[in-house]
Amino acid sequence: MGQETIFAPQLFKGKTALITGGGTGIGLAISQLLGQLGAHVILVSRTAETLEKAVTDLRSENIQADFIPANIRKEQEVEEVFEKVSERWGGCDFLINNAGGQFAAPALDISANGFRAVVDLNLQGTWQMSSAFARMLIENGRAGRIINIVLCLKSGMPGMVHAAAARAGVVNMTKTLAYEWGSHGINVNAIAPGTIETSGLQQYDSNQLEQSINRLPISRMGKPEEVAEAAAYLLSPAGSYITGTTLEIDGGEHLMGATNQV
Ligand SMILES: CCCCCCCCC/C=C/C(=O)SCCNC(=O)CCNC(=O)[C@H](O)C(C)(C)COP(=O)(O)OP(=O)(O)OC[C@H]1O[C@@H](n2cnc3c(N)ncnc32)[C@H](O)[C@@H]1OP(=O)(O)O
Ligand SMILES: NC(=O)C1=CN([C@@H]2O[C@H](COP(=O)(O)OP(=O)(O)OC[C@H]3O[C@@H](n4cnc5c(N)ncnc54)[C@H](OP(=O)(O)O)[C@@H]3O)[C@@H](O)[C@H]2O)C=CC1
Repeated sequence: MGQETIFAPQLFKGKTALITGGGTGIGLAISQLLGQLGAHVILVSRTAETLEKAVTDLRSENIQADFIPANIRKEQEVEEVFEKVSERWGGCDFLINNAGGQFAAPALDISANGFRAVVDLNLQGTWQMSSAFARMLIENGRAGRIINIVLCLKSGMPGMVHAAAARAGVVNMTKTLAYEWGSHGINVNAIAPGTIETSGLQQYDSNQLEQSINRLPISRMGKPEEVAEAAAYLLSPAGSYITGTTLEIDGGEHLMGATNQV
């Protein structure tokens, strides 16, 4: 079965990809697509049961899939992920920093700790994964690619100041690391999805979601598979000369400016 794709079967044969948040939503669609194109996929997130179920389903489609439970906010756990990847599978080629999230709240209702939690997950967590991955690649003299999944930042995100600030940090980190690590053969790019139909959206007000979708140039939600195709493009040979960019997969949301009401 598998996802519909424009890419050739076995495009990623011999490659290993580590996908954070790979057991659900967008991360699972990326795991599925890279796996069906021949990559060995390693799923990382906090909940072992979710990962185990996803890996069982992927394996039933003859995809080579494994998982490592870890919290990307914890530096020690991140280090251990890459120790395991090196010991068990001799390293990996691709890192997809997809794990992330936030809660919606007016800025004045967000405590210092609430702000910190979201920055810790989306910015610090992405940094910890990226830096451990790059050190592993450079030690082994191996090239690689990083994709950071961020948010459509538009001109501001009322109701999500913590996430907007953290993801803007990741967008600039993407550019800076593209400079620093280009000479090591590491391409670093980001994808900014708009509103994508996953269970992650359940926490948002459905009326607000509907209003923002209706105003889009392409007035529907995106599908996780549409984000996965973009990731496959950036990881493929077609993406070999692309680094430091952020690709918007958002139905045109980035054209619109801030429209959320809080
Ligand atoms: C706008 C419409 C768009 C409408 C348009 C929407 C477009 C959607 C686009 C994006 C979609 C997605 O990203 S979908 C992604 C989906 N998945 C997620 O977002 C889930 C991820 N969320 C999380 O994991 C967590 O919520 C996370 C943010 C990291 C916090 O984790 P922690 O376990 O550390 O958090 P806690 O210990 O519970 O809380 C830490 C502090 O945060 C505070 N806190 C927690 N929830 C709070 C809340 N709702 N309001 C205020 N404050 C809150 C707590 O009070 C604590 O502060 P103190 O009391 O001071 O200690
Ligand atoms: N859906 C949408 O409209 C959009 C989503 N995004 C972003 O895309 C990414 C995927 O979102 P989506 O698939 O929709 O939602 P999900 O809630 O399904 O995905 C979030 C994933 O992150 C993992 N995760 C959360 N915290 C941690 C942590 N501390 N350590 C390791 N893993 C963690 C979760 O797994 P576990 O709980 O097992 O740890 C889960 O698999 C997120 O970064 C999200 O913010 C961006 C724009 C729009």
